[in-house]
Amino acid sequence: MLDNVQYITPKPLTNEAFSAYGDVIQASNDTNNFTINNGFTHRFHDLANIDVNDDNGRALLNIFRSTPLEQPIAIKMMERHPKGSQAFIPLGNNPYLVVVAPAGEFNSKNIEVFIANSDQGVNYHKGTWHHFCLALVSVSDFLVIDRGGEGDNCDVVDLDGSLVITTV
Ligand SMILES: NC(=O)N[C@@H](O)C(=O)O
Ligand code: NI
Repeated sequence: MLDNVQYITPKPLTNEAFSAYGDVIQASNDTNNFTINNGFTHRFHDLANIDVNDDNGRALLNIFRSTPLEQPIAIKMMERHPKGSQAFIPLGNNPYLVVVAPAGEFNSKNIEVFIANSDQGVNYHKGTWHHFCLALVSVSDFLVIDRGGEGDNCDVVDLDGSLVITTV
């Protein structure tokens, strides 16, 4: 039993709060949008910096089907992708958790936890530390755009689980 447990409460996901880590993908806050297709489609344009070309990389489009962890969730790992960005766009109606820390040398003191609505996606910029995909409520599908190609693109740090996310 860990005796130094520290609880962290998720914050609402906003562009400003998340700007150090990546992009919030959300039609409602896009300023660069316009009507196309004879007025029958509205394009929310260029919402995130998809950065996947390092070392001859290419974009992968995936679906992640994530099962919620039992709450309260202890943070036992963080990872980063040094060669590319990684975007998660929810395909259902469930909220989800986003756990991040700034790129560079990892320090658990810098971990921030956000709760995202089902109309918000996130794009982790290259090197942003993050927890793997954390679904809430029920099994949730996410459209994921990240980098494919040569070389190892995933650094992982193991944590002792003393940082625990308050139940949401
Ligand atoms: N491993 C993998 O493809 N997924 C993770 O990178 C993740 O962030 O969920
Ligand atoms: Ni990842």
